[in-house]
Amino acid sequence: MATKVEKTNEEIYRQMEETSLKLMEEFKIQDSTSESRGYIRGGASDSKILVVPVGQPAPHEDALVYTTQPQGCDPEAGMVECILQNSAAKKELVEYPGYPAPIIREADSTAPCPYRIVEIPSKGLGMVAARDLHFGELIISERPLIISPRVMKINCMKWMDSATPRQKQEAAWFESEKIYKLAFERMEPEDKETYMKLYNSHKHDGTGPILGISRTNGYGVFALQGDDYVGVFKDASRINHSCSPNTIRHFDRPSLSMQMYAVREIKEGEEITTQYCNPLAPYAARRKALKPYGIRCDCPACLNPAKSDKIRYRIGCVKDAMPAIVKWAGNHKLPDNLLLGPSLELLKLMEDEGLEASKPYERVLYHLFHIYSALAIIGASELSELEIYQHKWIRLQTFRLCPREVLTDAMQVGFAAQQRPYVTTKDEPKCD
Ligand SMILES: C[S@@+](CC[C@H](N)C(=O)[O-])C[C@H]1O[C@@H](n2cnc3c(N)ncnc32)[C@H](O)[C@@H]1O
Repeated sequence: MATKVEKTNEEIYRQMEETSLKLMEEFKIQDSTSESRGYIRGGASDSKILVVPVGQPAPHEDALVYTTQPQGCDPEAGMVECILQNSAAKKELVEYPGYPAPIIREADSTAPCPYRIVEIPSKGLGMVAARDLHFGELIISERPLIISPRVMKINCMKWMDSATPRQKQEAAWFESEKIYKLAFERMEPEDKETYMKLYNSHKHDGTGPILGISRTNGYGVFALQGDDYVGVFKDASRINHSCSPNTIRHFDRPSLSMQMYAVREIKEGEEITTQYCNPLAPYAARRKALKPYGIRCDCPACLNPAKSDKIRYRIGCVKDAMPAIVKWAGNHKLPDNLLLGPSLELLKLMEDEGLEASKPYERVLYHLFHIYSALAIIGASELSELEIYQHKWIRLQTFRLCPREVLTDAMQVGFAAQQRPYVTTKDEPKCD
């Protein structure tokens, strides 16, 4: 089998330059400035990259904004170079409630780092647990090196109506690389070095090195003005994909940082993984989504899709069962085990499939603590059962920092269950 020869960044740039010159010739594009090939994105009229000194207003509303954030807050946690689509996006970023805030850290600041970055056979570098990690533990909290739009709006199309999709793509990549380069040049030398050492799975498709690294390592972080943004991280971007990931991630807007938490027990030396695509999607869809990363996943689910697709489809179909739970709880003629058995079975199925990071898992935990609460009220189960599922559900909620009402909901269920001494038997509820 022929092996691909690794290209250097200089070779990639040379090739992009040649492609760009050919495009300019074919489409009679003037090279108006050395910065731009003349088809760079622009706002109302101009189509060139124009660097405006800090503090001066943008030349037009749609001009790209380069900004180093968060200003004046926890700089030891790193500063983020941001490429934003327009000034409204910057306003939305900095006016987020609580912004800017220090990054979330483990309560014990002296605790040793819970992970190591090591070689993983056939995956390049990866992250492993430096000790046994428990459900809910914070594994990493990190600010990105750079945040940029998932899709850069490049205004090259109007110059090249008759270009093929491939030519348009190449022109867009060429211009995007220049946009990224301006942000890259603003980074600290150490961060530049770290960034360029990250893995690039787009060395052979015409993408420039800086954009290629962002496409390989960028996690979705948030949306501003309806545009999705991605962040590239020094350590979190070393985490490999799994269709049964053992972590869940959350991006915290106030501190401009991402956290990853363990969603099950992780043994020392075990690889720490995250999802690059929807693990509930069928095997064929996951395979397609992982292709741009050059990943041919060999996890148990991908090795036996006939079995796992059925299980994952079933899990993906889990709907809100609260109306059914309320009905069951209100009808004492229905058996105690009516919803409990199937819910416990479903939870086990999810755990066996390694889907604790999925939304349906959270949903079934929610069902279970309500079912156990109803059973505890009539004395048919111990409060400790309810607490197991309630605590897990609350922990998963707090990863995403959900509104306080959600937690109040959980507490109310717990308090209701503690009232059970006032209920005598299932058949004769005491009505005060
Ligand atoms: C974000 S990087 C992860 C860190 C990377 N392994 C490194 O050496 O820096 C993504 C790249 O890692 C590799 N990778 C990630 N998950 C993988 C998996 N499950 N199987 C094989 N390769 C994987 C692929 O080459 C992919 O393009």
